[in-house]
Amino acid sequence: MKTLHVDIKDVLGTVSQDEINKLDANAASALDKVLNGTGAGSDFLGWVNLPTETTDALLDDIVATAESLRRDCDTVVAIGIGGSYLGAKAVIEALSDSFAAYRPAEQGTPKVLFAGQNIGEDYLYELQDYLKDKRFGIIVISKSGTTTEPAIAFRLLKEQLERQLGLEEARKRIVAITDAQRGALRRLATEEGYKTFVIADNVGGRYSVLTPVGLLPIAVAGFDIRALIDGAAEMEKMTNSADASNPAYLYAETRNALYQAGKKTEILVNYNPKLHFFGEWWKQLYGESEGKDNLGIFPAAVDNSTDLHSMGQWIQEGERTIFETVISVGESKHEKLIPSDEANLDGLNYIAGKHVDEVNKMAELGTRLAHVDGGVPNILVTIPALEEKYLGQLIYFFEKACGISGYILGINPFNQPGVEAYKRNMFALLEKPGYEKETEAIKARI
Ligand SMILES: O=P(O)(O)OC[C@H]1O[C@](O)(CO)[C@@H](O)[C@@H]1O
Repeated sequence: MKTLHVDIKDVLGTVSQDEINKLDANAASALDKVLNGTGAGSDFLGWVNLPTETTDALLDDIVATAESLRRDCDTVVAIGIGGSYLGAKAVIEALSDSFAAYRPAEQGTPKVLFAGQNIGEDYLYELQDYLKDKRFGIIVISKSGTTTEPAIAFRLLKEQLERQLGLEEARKRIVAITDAQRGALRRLATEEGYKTFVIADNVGGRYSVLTPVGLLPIAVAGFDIRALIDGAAEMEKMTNSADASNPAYLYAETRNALYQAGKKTEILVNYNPKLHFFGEWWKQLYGESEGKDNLGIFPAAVDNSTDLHSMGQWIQEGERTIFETVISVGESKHEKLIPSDEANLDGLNYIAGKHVDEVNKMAELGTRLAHVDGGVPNILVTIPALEEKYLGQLIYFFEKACGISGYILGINPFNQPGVEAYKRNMFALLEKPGYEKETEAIKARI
């Protein structure tokens, strides 16, 4: 069966198999905490059985809602930040034509744009200017329903949509995805009568891509969410045993052995530009889950071979505190052969007739070998192709491994207390009601 595969042989020059195996008991107990809810943060384990428990009725509802947005809109803006943005963005970018943004909109396939993931005034101005003459719709996503960045974007776009379409019509083109009961967005959605989907209490934002949070924008973009869930469900079943046949267990255990050996930064490497945002999604998943209690591998990402010409020098010869996890994609979707040229002035005839991807694969293999020789251990994660099913596998694989890895590290992988610090300061500086004391204190500092 074609499936995701993990290979750790290129770490064994840095940590031995025995050193990895020393973590077996810890890793088995970590997996048990994920599977049986016996660890810290166990009220956030709703994602563990999500793929196999996702009902046809929910998928039908998401597909029908997507169809109605696809019919009525030429542009759909997905508003959200962090886990309420990155999963959908990652999957849509991975599956889309690289130049889709520059092609004319096709009837029935709206462009999916994103907002609320920054507070850029120019970004929002230019987005609203672009939407002036568009038949647009909005998917507003916030688990808490109170996050400032998406709330600002929604206030602006909601007002624009109501102005362009009238109140009644605008309401039909807005879908809200939020908590079942709590938060400003839930209150607003109820009052306005928007179509809504619920983010379950027990699924944290960064683990929510396989809920309506990710599935609705992905379906609006025209991709097969059932295949995505099927792939994730396959991986759910493949990641329950406490041994190296479980790829999530193997990856989690190996990266912790590398961390203990002084490898403090992990670089997620791709050789396919469509995976750039997958790296962004992965950085939030691992960064928010593990970076606490003064612990945690720093998650970084590069896009090769592009970044071999910028970060390649550092990776090859900089401080030896890094390891890499390479996502290797088996097959390309399209064929492109390198042409022969009679004059051969560029000297490329030696690769004439080869697939571009064959050259790319040699860049990948050559780099992996060079980095291993340079003291950068490599974990290799292979998927057969960039298709919904394998992306579903990859997403679930990294989620399960993240839970296991966090418990091996000894932290709670499901909270993110540190994110509040900037919010408190921002609210104090903006003089938000209720923050009077903090405002006084912060003003005395600046
Ligand atoms: O969906 P929400 O509640 O708007 O949160 C968005 C993101 O903000 C965080 O809560 C951090 O503040 C992330 O964990 C989350 O993915």
